[in-house]
Amino acid sequence: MSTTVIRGARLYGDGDPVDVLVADGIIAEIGHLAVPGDAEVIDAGGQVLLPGFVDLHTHLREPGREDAETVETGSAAAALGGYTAVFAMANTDPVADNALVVEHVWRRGREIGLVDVHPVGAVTVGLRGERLAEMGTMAKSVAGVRIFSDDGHCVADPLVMRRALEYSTALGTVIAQHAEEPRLTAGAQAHEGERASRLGYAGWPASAEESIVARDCVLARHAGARLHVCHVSTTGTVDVLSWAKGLGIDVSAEVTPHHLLLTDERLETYDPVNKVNPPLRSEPDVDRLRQALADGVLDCVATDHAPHAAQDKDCEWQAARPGMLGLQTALSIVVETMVRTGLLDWRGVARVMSERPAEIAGLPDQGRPLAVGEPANVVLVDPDAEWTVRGAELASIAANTPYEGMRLPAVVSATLLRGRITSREGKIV
Ligand SMILES: NC(=O)N[C@@H](CC(=O)O)C(=O)O
Ligand SMILES: [Zn+2]
Ligand SMILES: [Zn+2]
Repeated sequence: MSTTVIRGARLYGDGDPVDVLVADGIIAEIGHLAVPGDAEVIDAGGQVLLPGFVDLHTHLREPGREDAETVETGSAAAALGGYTAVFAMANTDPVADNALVVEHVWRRGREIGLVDVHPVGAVTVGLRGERLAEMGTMAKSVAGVRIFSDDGHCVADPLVMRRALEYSTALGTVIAQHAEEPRLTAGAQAHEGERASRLGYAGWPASAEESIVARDCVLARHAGARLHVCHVSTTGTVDVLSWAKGLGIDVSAEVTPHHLLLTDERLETYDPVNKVNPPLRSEPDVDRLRQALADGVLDCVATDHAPHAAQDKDCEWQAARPGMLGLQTALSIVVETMVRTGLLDWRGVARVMSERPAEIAGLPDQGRPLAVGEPANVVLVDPDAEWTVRGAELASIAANTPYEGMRLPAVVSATLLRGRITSREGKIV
């Protein structure tokens, strides 16, 4: 197998640059090394080496909406974004509510080989929220499903959610909830507040998220289950999570890059590229989410990468689908909102983008320390470089980025999956 030397990298951005020898898919040596003649050399020049990122929340759109994204294009976006593992949500067409579909997605991921693609299984048949899907069969399939979610929809019926949590506990898996009480968000188009009222959009109240998170924490507690909360967007949800964690309830939570940066001020653009579920919130919400991510009340960053074909976005606000691209911009947004503000250092970035998500998903070979003998799933980041986002230049088929034309900090120089270079200098290898 190939040998690569990453020359002069600062591990976790700390200390003096060292050389990292990668052989047979593992980190074989760290120090000041003589480069073997046949080795590929990546000149790091003091750049930051981190464990490869793990995304607990990605939409790859295959099967069914290959006009927006495929496992192949989404894998490329992931590798370019510094990811070595992604979890592909189940809201495909057909829905990933059975072994056949999850095995297809898993197999496509393996064939492409740019990132480990872990299919998420649906909690309920057809995401309809009525009857539990074949969770056991999906967990025991070759895809080895470890996260179940009806994302895109909330498992709103408390009895169905209770059964799902109990069943999931028996399987040793996690239920990831899209927390949105549908009775409170009928027709909702934007964050409930002054702006939405003025622009004539029906509001999406914070209580729709918070009431479900509180309910689910109680259900998880009684079921002894593991609950994961998707895309936390409000101050009140942070309060509920602190309370639940204080009680020892086994709950984890993610925040998206866009909820760390953008606010409902974007409504003024009328551009549906800014439409997302849950909606962009207020500035106090953004501040609180950043603080909670720094404090650990929010465990990790997940992209909720949601590609949409042009015809589903280039239309009036009400008709547009919610969701935005995220895989290739996540690191830069985290650096902008968390590192440049002094809320996280590079060790913190490793924690929220790699270590915690790997732990939550139970991946034994991801989010591991940068140490000899560990799997070489790593990302090299140039902390001083900047780049300008162009949706058309991203690897995704869809181009619905809310960061179009923005200049962002930090560039992924290289990503290695089990020692193999998957992306380098912004190109797929
Ligand atoms: N986040 C979104 O706005 N959209 C997601 C669904 C979801 O994550 O709820 C999608 O599948 O497009
Ligand atoms: Zn969702
Ligand atoms: Zn989603």
